[in-house]
Amino acid sequence: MPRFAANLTMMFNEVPFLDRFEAAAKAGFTAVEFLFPYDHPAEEVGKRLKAAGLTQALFNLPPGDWNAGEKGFAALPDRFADLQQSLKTALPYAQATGVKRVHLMAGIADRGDRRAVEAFYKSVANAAEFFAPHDLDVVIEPINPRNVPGYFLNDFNFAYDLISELKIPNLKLQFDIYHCQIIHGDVTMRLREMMPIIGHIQIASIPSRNEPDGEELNYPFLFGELDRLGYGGFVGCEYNPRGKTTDGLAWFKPYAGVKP
Ligand SMILES: O=C(O)[C@@H](O)C(=O)CO
Ligand SMILES: [Mg+2]
Repeated sequence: MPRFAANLTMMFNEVPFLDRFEAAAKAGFTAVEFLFPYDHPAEEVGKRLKAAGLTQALFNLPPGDWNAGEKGFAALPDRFADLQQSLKTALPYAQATGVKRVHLMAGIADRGDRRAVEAFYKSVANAAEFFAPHDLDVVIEPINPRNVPGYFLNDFNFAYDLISELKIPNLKLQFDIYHCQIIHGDVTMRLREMMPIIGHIQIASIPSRNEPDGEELNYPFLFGELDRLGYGGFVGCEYNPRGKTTDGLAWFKPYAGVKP
């Protein structure tokens, strides 16, 4: 049975960020993820997580000025210093939460530009090397061009080839099923092919990015497929609830309380 992690950036927005840990635990989640914790002290984030008895499944490294359109630095040749600083900024949050994987974002860059590709390879290797002694995986996530136009990493095959080529033990794929379906389709076959390098999975309905309870994909089948493939990691619920978060949790009832 999949182990679901509530995404506290998108879910439980009815309450302030730090109160979402308790709200998620009350709703039956045993794990959480979020994009960016950096507006809050690391100790406070860790305290709220532990007080709610939750496991931290994932969070993202600092992406730069998100509101100005920045989406990470990894593929930006002139931002390597910012990339290195972002690793240092994230480390205390990893230590306070005990998370085992962090998402390294690629940034807005052209994959046809050789310098961007070289920068990405260098950044990915550098981030993985930085976090390895801390027993942390680095995950990279292809993101569809409709949600983030111009995002460097917008192809699952490119990510798969890079990870397979580099063979860095703590470098893995963040397989967001929502993005995969929009970019390529053929989700089940891709899960089967890429399972050996998958470090984290995320879900949402397609095309709305709401609760995973209908529309284009048959999630109960996909959850069964994850079990058949022996996936033991987390499944992040990265969706925008249609209304109140708890009103949209009928899909989650059979899985509530599953221990990480
Ligand atoms: O899919 C997404 O959008 C996220 O997982 C993310 O990390 C960046 O927005
Ligand atoms: Mg995602």
